Amino acid sequence: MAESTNVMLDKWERLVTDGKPVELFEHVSLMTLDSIMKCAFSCHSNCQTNSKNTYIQAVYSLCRLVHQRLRIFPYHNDFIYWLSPHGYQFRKVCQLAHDHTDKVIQERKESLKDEREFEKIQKKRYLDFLDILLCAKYENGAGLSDEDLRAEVDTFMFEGHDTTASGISWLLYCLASHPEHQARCREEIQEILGDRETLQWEDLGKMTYSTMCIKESLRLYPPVPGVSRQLSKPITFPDGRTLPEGTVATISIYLIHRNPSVWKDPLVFDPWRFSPENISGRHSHAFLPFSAGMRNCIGQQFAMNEMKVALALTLLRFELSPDPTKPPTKIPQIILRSKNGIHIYLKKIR
Ligand code: HEM
Repeated sequence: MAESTNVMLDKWERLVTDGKPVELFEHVSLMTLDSIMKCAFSCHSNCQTNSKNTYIQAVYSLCRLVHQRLRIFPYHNDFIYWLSPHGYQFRKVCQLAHDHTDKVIQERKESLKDEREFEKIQKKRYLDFLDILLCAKYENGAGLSDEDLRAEVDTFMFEGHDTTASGISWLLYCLASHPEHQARCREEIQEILGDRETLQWEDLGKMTYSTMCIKESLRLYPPVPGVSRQLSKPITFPDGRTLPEGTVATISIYLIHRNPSVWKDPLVFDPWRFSPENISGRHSHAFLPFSAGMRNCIGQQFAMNEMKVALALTLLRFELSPDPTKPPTKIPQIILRSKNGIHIYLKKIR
């Protein structure tokens, strides 16, 4: 994570010499993709330095097209969508994303063919996600089919980078807009590190104030603004209204996080909402950036750690301030993005 963040920060150093603001979102997306590829697939893609990454472009287009399909009613019909130009575009970009995933899987399968390599992988202290998938067997002893493998890898690659990219970009925007909290986070990080330049695993648990800021940013800008469920049985609400079985219900995490009956002055950025005393008085489902229940986010610890690493290394190198001429415009495209990007001034401090 730190290695990937430093590649991004080096790029920013080169970019800010002309004093212009930087659009963060795309850089951060490449960084989190680079990081998940290394951590889950031991794959060094160099996607941050290889210009114009087709996978990233495909992920962007897929988010836009899915959001558009939801909004345009006739597109809910599979046949109409299939025949439409947008349906054609959707199939094309899906193919691009699938090709990328297939390549990652095929490369690992090739390396597993070499027996020595396989033994090496089995002896590894920590298997990566792809090793686990390739070695996994059903109860009948069969391994996962190529299609199942691709579905799992796609989910992990997609969920594992775009969401965290949104989280980090909005976090940096929040701290750029609130210099007092930014300074306090920087002081905390400098105090933890002392003379050291690199972060250790143990440091992450000590970033108390920074963690409160991360949570407050996830409250105001939840990377996954809503989740949907198909009801397996009818549900009756306290006011007596009911929804029948089979209904697809959407829960807005964004609106729960800004509900004035749950949060006092909901639009104010106040990290102290997440102090232990303040948390204890609140409903357990008032804050749901990673959802809850059986299908909650399995990557939440990974995401929190990545956000801490990115925050710490960025604040040690740069002072952030917003570009008042280009305030971000929130748009839910599966994940919470900004229509016009997130533009930040970066002043080098070290
Ligand atoms: C700030 C970053 C992240 C946020 C806000 C987030 C949020 C969420 C949410 C809300 C869900 C539930 C979706 C639903 O119920 O429909 C989810 C599911 C999931 N997330 Fe994350 N996520 C983040 C990062 C990650 C990372 C880094 C990974 C992988 C390393 C990951 C892997 C997954 C997977 C595999 C699921 C599906 C779990 C299941 O269906 O059982 N997420 N995430």
